[in-house]
Amino acid sequence: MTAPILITGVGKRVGFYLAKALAQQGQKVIGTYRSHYPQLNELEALGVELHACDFYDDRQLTSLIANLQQHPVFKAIIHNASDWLPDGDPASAIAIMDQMMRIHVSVPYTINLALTTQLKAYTGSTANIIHITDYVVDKGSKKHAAYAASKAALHNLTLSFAAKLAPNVKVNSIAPAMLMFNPSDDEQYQQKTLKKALLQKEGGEIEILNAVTYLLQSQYMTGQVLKVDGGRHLT
Ligand SMILES: NC(=O)C1=CN([C@@H]2O[C@H](COP(=O)(O)OP(=O)(O)OC[C@H]3O[C@@H](n4cnc5c(N)ncnc54)[C@H](OP(=O)(O)O)[C@@H]3O)[C@@H](O)[C@H]2O)C=CC1
Ligand SMILES: Nc1nc2c(c(=O)[nH]1)N=C([C@H](O)[C@@H](O)CO)CN2
Repeated sequence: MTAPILITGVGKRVGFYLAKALAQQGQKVIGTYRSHYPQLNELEALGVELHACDFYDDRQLTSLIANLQQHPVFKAIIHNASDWLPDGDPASAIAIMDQMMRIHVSVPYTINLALTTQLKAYTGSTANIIHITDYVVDKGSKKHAAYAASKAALHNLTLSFAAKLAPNVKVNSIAPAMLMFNPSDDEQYQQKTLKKALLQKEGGEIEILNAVTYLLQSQYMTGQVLKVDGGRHLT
């Protein structure tokens, strides 16, 4: 059996798409999820090992890590799990920032440290850590400032872990812009948002799969970022 790839947040959208595509390619996938969606049964049918874990719950995170450390080796870790919380009122500022830093920084940091031995045990080529950040790392966000700050901190972890784990493990970020709208996004919001980029369309989950595929096969890229942003940085 091939060394597994751990993906966080596989219950829906990008995480689900990545887990399904990699499993269909014959890759052993271990996925974490918070909410149980019926489509998780598809992943189980493909042999994906699923672990329920709400990363906001210390006990569940500790239990997840103990389970993951039973595996002797990991080929890659893809930190996809994320909460896109808007800034709230001043009274909730500390809570929102704590939540954003927890899911986007503390959890990836903890899991990376806990599985360093398993990543270094990978002998296929180099192991990989992939942090999925966001184009707002370079620009900030008027309405999601805490989210953007936490994604910027996540990219900083890319720089630190790339230096810390070389040459056995490569560490890179993928920074998307408009991948896919949410069901609650109305037509007016969608049209306004699409106009913000040079390539005025949703990139789709496939763009993340393409970027992940490149990073997994590359033998000479670490501490870097793939900006899958439709030219948003030029508008
Ligand atoms: N969609 C887009 O256009 C863009 C996405 N990105 C980034 O790409 C990645 C994938 O995006 P997308 O698929 O849209 O993300 P979603 O917000 O749709 O899904 C995120 C996943 O993370 C899980 N998650 C959230 N909070 C927790 C938690 N506390 N514990 C465990 N799991 C949790 C969610 O579970 P649950 O279903 O239970 O909430 C969900 O499965 C994310 O990192 C995102 O920030 C960046 C730029 C643009
Ligand atoms: N965890 C999530 N992060 C982000 C999402 C999302 O749905 N979940 N969506 C976006 C937007 O598409 C933004 O890029 C454009 O308005 C950003 N991050």
